[in-house]
Amino acid sequence: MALTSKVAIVTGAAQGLGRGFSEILLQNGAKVALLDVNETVGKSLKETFDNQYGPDKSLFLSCNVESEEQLKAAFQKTIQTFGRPHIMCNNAGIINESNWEKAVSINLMGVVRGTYLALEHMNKLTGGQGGVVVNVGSLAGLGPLPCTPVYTATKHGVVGFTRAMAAASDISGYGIRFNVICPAFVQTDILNALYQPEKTGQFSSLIENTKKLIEMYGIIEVPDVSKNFLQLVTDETKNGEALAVLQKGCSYVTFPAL
Ligand SMILES: NC(=O)C1=CN([C@@H]2O[C@H](COP(=O)(O)OP(=O)(O)OC[C@H]3O[C@@H](n4cnc5c(N)ncnc54)[C@H](O)[C@@H]3O)[C@@H](O)[C@H]2O)C=CC1
Ligand SMILES: CC/C=C\C[C@H](O)[C@H](O)/C=C/C=C/C=C\C=C\C(=O)C/C=C\CCC(=O)O
Repeated sequence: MALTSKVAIVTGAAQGLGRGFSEILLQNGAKVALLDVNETVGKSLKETFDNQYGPDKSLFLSCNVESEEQLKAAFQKTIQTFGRPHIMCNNAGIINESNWEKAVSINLMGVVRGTYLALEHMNKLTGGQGGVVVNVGSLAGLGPLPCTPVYTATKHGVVGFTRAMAAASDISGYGIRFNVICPAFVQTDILNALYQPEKTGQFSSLIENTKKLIEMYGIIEVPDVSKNFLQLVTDETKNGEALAVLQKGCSYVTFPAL
């Protein structure tokens, strides 16, 4: 899929991986709606992007993925400004094992909310133009991260949800591909959870185990994840794929055939 003039929506876009995904979409000619709860960082990023790519290429929208209303309004504003979306990236996510209901609401329910709105606006069966949804999972969606059981559960949920949506799309003919990207440890602010006991809650004593995992897997830089994200967006043969992104390279996950 060529990205020139395609319309994309990215949640949690103000920094970290969301910023990287937004930037690679802009570099390839897409128009991007940047959704985030952090207005200060989001508005400043929009200024940076205006200087690099032009003021009509991106849009910052204050949006909490916990709110159906705010997400709906963000879709409406994107459509008014750029037209119907072709690409949706449900990226916003947190670690919070103390307030674990919030982690479920953002990491899993936020992905479901964003995906269902994308389906409403992109489904070819209901007047949409099709496209691709890329959800952001984690290596913790494929195996356990012991210091974050609920984070692990939400990411396993994102992997299962995305694969089921891809199968539903195939069977029904939505004209939308659904893929999930599963990076290991990436150099962003979320890694600071390691040193914030309130984020890992009752599992904060597992810091040494987490450090060993980080040593084992290494820490990836955002651009290395973004280029793999781009592959899931553009390669029209990919639907229902989970792409594991490790420092040693990336690979499509083979799930057991049931
Ligand atoms: N950095 C890492 O090691 C890895 C991160 N991930 C996932 O990547 C995604 C992005 O995380 P990072 O960039 O690493 O972290 P980050 O903390 O740098 O960025 C997260 C962004 O999401 C925004 N956000 C948080 N709650 C939100 C909400 N309710 N509504 C809208 N925006 C919200 C934040 O304001 C921030 O801009 C998350 O889903 C995370 O689980 C996956 C694998 C590895
Ligand atoms: C405090 C930790 C901070 C941030 C964590 C990140 O947000 C990130 O999402 C976490 C990744 C963690 C992965 C941890 C464990 C992986 C466990 C496995 O069992 C690996 C499963 C599959 C491997 C596939 C492969 O090797 O190809």
